[in-house]
Amino acid sequence: MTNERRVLVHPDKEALTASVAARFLTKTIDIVDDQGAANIALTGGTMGIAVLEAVNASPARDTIDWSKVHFWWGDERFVPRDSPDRNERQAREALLDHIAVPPENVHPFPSSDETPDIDEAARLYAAELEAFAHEGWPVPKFDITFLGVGPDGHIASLFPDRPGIREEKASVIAERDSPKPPPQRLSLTRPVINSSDRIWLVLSGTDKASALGLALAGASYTEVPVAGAKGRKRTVFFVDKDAAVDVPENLIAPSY
Ligand SMILES: O=C(O)[C@H](O)[C@@H](O)[C@H](O)[C@H](O)COP(=O)(O)O
Repeated sequence: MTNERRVLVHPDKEALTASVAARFLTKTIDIVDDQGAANIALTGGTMGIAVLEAVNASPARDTIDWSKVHFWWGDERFVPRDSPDRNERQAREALLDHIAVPPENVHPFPSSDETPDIDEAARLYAAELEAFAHEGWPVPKFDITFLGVGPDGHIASLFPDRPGIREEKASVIAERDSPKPPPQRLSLTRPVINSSDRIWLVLSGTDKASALGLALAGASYTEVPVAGAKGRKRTVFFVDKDAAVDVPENLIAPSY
């Protein structure tokens, strides 16, 4: 098993989300069979939510024992809990409210109405992560971490040339001036994201092609954060043809 970054190209966004959903279901079944549990870090953004909707629509959805799965987030918008902007609310509507996952297995970031101080909210989530720590890490062993990618190459809420992408010690950072609205966000840091066994990045559209091409060509992760995403075992870019136009042919794995 090589840990080289792989690019799996799909004809369009629908095929892309269906493929990622199918792979998620089969991989999670294997992980739960092997380990007895699975820790999944979800992402916000349209592609992350589209994948969850495809998982929910799958006839194989309940072949997973959801009681063995814990859900976390890679980032969250620092808004009230019932805000339509919250990644947690969107994930619950797309999947989590439709499966038998125990409430204690869902680990959302604090919301701005419950914890008005964003630095305190970051500390609280870092403590929640640490309560499930493994093998000397201050966080759980994430089996799969999903990431969307912005046109500027941001991942989670780690943005180009912002302090958050450079953070190496803390598990969680507070972003107060996100270039992508809303401005206040919380995010796992790059080292914590990269502590995940598998990082699955889901990109669709021509507006992502440049960031993906730069990342695969060796750009600096402080300038193109997605360039710094590397799981411990696997790093897979699930993309559609439009997002792949700047990807070198030799990096494209046959996917369908
Ligand atoms: O909270 C967020 O906004 C996401 O975590 C963010 O990192 C998102 O994944 C990217 O901006 C890609 O978003 P799209 O998939 O909608 O392009």
